Amino acid sequence: MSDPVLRLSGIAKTYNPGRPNAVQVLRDADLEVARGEVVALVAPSGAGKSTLLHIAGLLDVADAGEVAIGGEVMGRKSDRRRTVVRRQMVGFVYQFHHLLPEFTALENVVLPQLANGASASEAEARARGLLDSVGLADRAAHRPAAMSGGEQQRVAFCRAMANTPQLLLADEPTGNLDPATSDRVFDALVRLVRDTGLSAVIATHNLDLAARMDRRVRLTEGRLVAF
Ligand SMILES: Nc1ncnc2c1ncn2[C@@H]1O[C@H](COP(=O)(O)OP(=O)(O)OP(=O)(O)O)[C@@H](O)[C@H]1O
Repeated sequence: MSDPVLRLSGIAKTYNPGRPNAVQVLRDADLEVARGEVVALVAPSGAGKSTLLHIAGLLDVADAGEVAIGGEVMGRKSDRRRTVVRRQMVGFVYQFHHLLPEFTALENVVLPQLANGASASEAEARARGLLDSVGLADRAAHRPAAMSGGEQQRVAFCRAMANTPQLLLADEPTGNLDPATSDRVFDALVRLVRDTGLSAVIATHNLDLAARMDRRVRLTEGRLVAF
């Protein structure tokens, strides 16, 4: 058996510890995500799912517990090593697309690859392939402002996949879209994840969307419980 792509064990996190406004968000959160598995993370607003995803994606550090990515335990690694693993292994998608407004869809998917050492021709070929796979081949030259919300979000998915991560972390990726668009765009994301064989943790409030994933966990009182 290969190592899980993501393993969280005993993760705890308190904001403002020791102060009157301390908030214990995570208490003892455990999660394993196998290669190719797509897991729904369901939680009420404020329960701590962004905190959990940031810790899983090495953007934040837990107070206690262990994060392993691709079998590598990250706890005591240098900031430099954490940044390399995050860049090479993890893709993020947020509720809002965060595309660079002055660049086209194609450029938004090319740029992270150039930053990661790809050649311009490799990066463009991969970006075109990704945009094509989400039905946006004919929008490659559009800037974000000239695209619909669903199109912008699909470009954001391509950008998250640009450096061939092994783990995708998505925080309410269709939360900004109307229900019909959300449904279609969500399908595009799940198809992209399945086609590339990567693992994903996708946070959503929507139980119908959660039902389309391989497994569901609920974040409740700082712990993750399967349901
Ligand atoms: N930097 C911070 N300092 C203090 N408290 C924080 C900080 N970030 C988050 N919190 C608190 O921690 C709790 C969890 O926040 P988090 O953003 O992880 O929740 P969430 O489940 O993602 O919520 P939402 O669905 O509304 O985005 C909230 O009560 C929030 O107010």
